[in-house]
Parts: sequence; structure tokens; C-alpha cells
Amino acid sequence: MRYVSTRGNAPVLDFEGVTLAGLAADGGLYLPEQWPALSADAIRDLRGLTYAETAAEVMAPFVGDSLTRDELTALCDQAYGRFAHDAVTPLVQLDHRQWLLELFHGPTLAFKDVALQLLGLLFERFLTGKNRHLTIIGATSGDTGSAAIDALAGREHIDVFMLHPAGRVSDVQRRQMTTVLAPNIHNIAIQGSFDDAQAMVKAAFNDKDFATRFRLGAVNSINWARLMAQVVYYFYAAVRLGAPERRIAFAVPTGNFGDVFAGYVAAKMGLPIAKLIVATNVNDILHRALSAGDYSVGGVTPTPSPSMDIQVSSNFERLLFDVGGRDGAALAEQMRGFEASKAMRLTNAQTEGAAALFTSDRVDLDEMAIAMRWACDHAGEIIDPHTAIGLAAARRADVGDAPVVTLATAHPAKFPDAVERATGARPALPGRIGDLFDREERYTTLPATFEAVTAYIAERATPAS
Ligand SMILES: Cc1ncc(COP(=O)(O)O)c(C=O)c1O
Ligand SMILES: N[C@@H](CCOP(=O)(O)O)C(=O)O
Repeated sequence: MRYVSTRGNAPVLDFEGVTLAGLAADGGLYLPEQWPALSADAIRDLRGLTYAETAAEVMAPFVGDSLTRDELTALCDQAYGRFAHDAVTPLVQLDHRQWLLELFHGPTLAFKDVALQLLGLLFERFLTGKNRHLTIIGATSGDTGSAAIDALAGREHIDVFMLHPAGRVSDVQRRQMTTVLAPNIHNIAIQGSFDDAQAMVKAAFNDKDFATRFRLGAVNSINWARLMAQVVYYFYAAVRLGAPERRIAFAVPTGNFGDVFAGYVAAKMGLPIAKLIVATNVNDILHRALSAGDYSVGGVTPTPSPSMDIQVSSNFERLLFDVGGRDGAALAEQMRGFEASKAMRLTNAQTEGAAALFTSDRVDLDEMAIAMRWACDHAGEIIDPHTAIGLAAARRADVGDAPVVTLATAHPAKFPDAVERATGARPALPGRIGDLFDREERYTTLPATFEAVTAYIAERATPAS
């Protein structure tokens, strides 16, 4: 499998190359040159497989010859062996039409573990014995950070510098990151928003001297391997609900457009998806883009679903490239315009291409709380604020008679205050992190400037040999 950049001007790489590269050298994002297809028979054959077996089947075409099939199977067994539920990502039925896909049974209680447990192992496999070191620079609005830190703490060939927006993640999310005291983990609270942090990560990759000096790598969903691993649970859920004979709709609480783009990839591979429902909170740039073609950045409003308080959505670029005809030069021009003015109109091809599969919705605070109460009163399920945004959109979407699966992206105990406000129930942390609030925290606060952050990293990171 070969991977190309959305901006058309970076080296074509294989799976190992793309996993280690993160952002493409031309500032774009990597995608497979062609979408691999799974036939209806191949999808039917996924029935009855375990999650790890499904993962190896679905990911094999993307991995190509970068790993043997036995190696891929062993990595999947290891990655998903740490999940606290036998099904890894179990389905829960809410009523005759609505389902939840619980993606939060991994070590840090959010869907990010599904990809990052595997990515940690892939990094190790590709770096070991090659005398190579990777400096990870990541941005988090709360969940990617803890999942990446859990997956990479103590690994020999990797340093992690994780930027989170100071005061804008929940206490549980912050402590899941800052109480990991391994010497290769460096937590930085920046005095700005998640968008500022993400912009700094991209600027570091685009600073060729810095990126080469420290051999930068990515754990955010700019890294293709993240998305590849997330494609799996769409197949896993859909075959359990009757695919390929039945079409399934998915409602996805969305921020950086990674999770829902993985659903798009599943559809491109042949999974019969009725609709992908993009659910945003009041930071609604993606809803405006998909419903009216208007991708223009407003200010970020802090909400009880902080992981989705995002304006500039990395993976939207991947969709615009794919539905817009895969013209890297034209997209590079469009993205340059966006980066300069913080606004762009989608082309007709992009709007129409997206409308074939996506619909979108914006969910405000009251609607979110109502969805939380409905899940609790109607089905006895306590859900987190992000999942509630997905569920609110799922319940009012028009998808014909397709079952609707809302991705339950985080455990409610990560956001106890918001859950308690809406439902009156205060979810407890699972026993394995029950002592989180007794642990020592360590992090550094820095201004949200590229100079401050890169100077801090340069003093501590291992230069490429
Ligand atoms: C709990 C939770 N839900 C939803 C999202 C949105 O996912 P994505 O950024 O892939 O759109 C995030 C952050 O990414 C998250 O942490
Ligand atoms: N919501 C995310 C933001 C980063 O998204 P990513 O999927 O690109 O890593 C978070 O929790 O950090």
C-alpha cells in the first residue's frame, strides 16, 4: 500500500514510513493512494471474529508488507488484550432503533485507546534495532494526551511532549496525563486553546530544521495509523447489527473529524453505511461547513464537552481532498487561502461529495443534557457529555429505517461534574484508576507561543543521531 499527501507534493510512503512521518512534508495529510475494498462475502466472514481478529482482517490491506500477517495479528492481540471488556467495543441497545458503541473500555477510558494502544506498539516495532529515536509532539483537548501517554510511557526510543490548553480539560483528563511521571513524558499546559496547541504542532512539523533535528513523530489523528485503527470498530459494530445485508447509520460526536473520517473510510471499503451523522457542540464549524459550505473559524466557546471544543478540524482536509477529486495542487491552494484568512467556501464538488454520506447537526447545552437524561431514564445508561451530543443528533436524524449507532467516545467518569449536573448521578472512576486524585502531578505551564514551546522541547528532546 502506498500513501500520498493531500497537498500532492510530499514523498509517497509505505505504511511504516507514514506511521513514523505524521504530517506530510508539504504540510498535508497522508491517505492511501487507493481505497482497498472488502467484498460482501469478506464482510460476512467477519461475523463471529473477535475484535482483535477483526482488526487484523480490516487493517491488513493498509499495512501492506510493512508487517507480516503474523506480526499484525500478534500486535492486535497485545493492543486489545488491555481492554476491560471481552468485546473490546461492546454494543448496548437503548431502544428499537438507537444503539451505543462503547469505545471507552481501554486503559484511559476514551476511544483514543483503541488506536493509541496499537500505535505505541507500531512505533516500538518500527524503531527497535534501527538506532532511531522519535520526538512526539502532540496536542490534546483531553483524551488523546492521556491515551498517548499511557501507550508510550517508559518506551526507550521515544520522548513525548504533550500540549494541553491550561484550565480547559477536566480534572480527571488533566490528572490522567500529569500524574504519569515517566522520564520520557513531558506535559505542557499552554495558555491558549486546543487550536493554538494544534497549530503549534503543525508549525513544528513545518519548521524543517526543527523537525529534522529532533525527528518529529505524531500521535494525533494527523497520523494515518490512528485513523486506520478506528476504521475497525465500524465494521465490528455493523456486522453485529446485520451488515452487509443491512445498512447502519452512525452518529459521531466530532471535533477534529478523525473518528467520523474513519467511518467514511469504512464506507469507501464497502461497508454499507446509511449515513454518517456529524454531531458538534456549539463550536459548530463542521456543521456549518457540511450544511452550508461555510468553513470559517469563530472563537472557541468552552463547553462541558471540552474534547470537542475545536475549530480547525485537521481531518476535514482529508475529506475535502477525497470528495473534491484528489487534486493535491488545488487543495494546497485552498488550504493556503484558509490558513491566511481563517475562512473558506467548499467547492460544489466538495459539498455534493460530502452530502452523499454525511449529514450534520449542532447540539447545544440543553439538548445535550436532555440526551443524558433520556439515556439514563429510558435505558438506565449514564453517558458522558460527548456521547450525549452524538445521541441527541442520532435521535433527530432522518436515516429511514436504519439502526443508528452512536459512538460512545468517553467514560462518564471523565466528566463527573457535567454528568451530575444533568442526571443527578455522579459516576465513580473505575477501580483501576480509583486513586487518581491521590497521585502526584507534574507539568509545566507555558505561553501559547511557538518560540516558548520549541525552546522548551529543544532543551529536553534527544536530537536525531
Ligand atoms: C471524548 C471525545 N469525543 C469526541 C471527540 C471528537 O473526535 P474527533 O476529534 O475524532 O472528531 C474527542 C476528541 O477527539 C473526544 O475526546
Ligand atoms: N479531542 C482530541 C483532540 C485531538 O484530536 P486527535 O484525534 O487529532 O488526536 C483530544 O482529546 O485530545
